[in-house]
Amino acid sequence: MAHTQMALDSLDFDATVALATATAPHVDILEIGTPCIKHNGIKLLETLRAKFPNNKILVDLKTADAGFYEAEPFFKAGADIVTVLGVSDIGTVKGVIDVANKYGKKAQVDLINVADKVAKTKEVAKLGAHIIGIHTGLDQQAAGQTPFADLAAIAALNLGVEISVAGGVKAATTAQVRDAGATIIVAGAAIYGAADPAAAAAEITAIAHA
Ligand SMILES: O=C([C@H](O)CO)[C@H](O)[C@H](O)COP(=O)(O)O
Repeated sequence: MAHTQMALDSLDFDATVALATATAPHVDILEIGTPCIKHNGIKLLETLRAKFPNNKILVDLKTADAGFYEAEPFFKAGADIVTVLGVSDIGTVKGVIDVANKYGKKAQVDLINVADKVAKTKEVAKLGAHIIGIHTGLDQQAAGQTPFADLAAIAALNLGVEISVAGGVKAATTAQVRDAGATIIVAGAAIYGAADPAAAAAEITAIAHA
């Protein structure tokens, strides 16, 4: 059984709220994607927090510096999970973990572009990271990459931390990702690019929850 996360990657405020309204009943976590939060800011988080009390909200800040300082306003505004880049300084990662703990929330370390993902996972798990994010970004997907090999390597560590997987996951690959050890399955394009996003979200969640 894994939880599902809908990645809201539009730049448009109203389109994002509309997509969240259609899909929120069918997923566990709403993700405000990096381009979306940069474009729309904390007001969007406040709007989604008020409208969707039953969903967790992840803000994909991909923080690269000043971890505590950057993440704190988002936890204050109701984020449940905030992301920090694994390639950033270890002090930055620690800052996001510390501020997550201050608010009883979670820090996710995104392994995008980390050279030694196994070593980084061990390091940040020791530091108290709540979630490891295995992530093949949109540009990496365009170059033909997938997250599956990284998932196998990180799951094999059995560190007891949550594992989130993002990078082109769709209904056809959800069972594979679930069975390989993901605890959070992220889907963006597979949902917002579908003719019926609510139905696509429901299909992926039914598989993830099985
Ligand atoms: O994090 C993402 C991307 O890097 C933009 O910041 C996406 O939200 C994530 O990859 C999930 O989207 P899909 O790969 O389209 O499922």
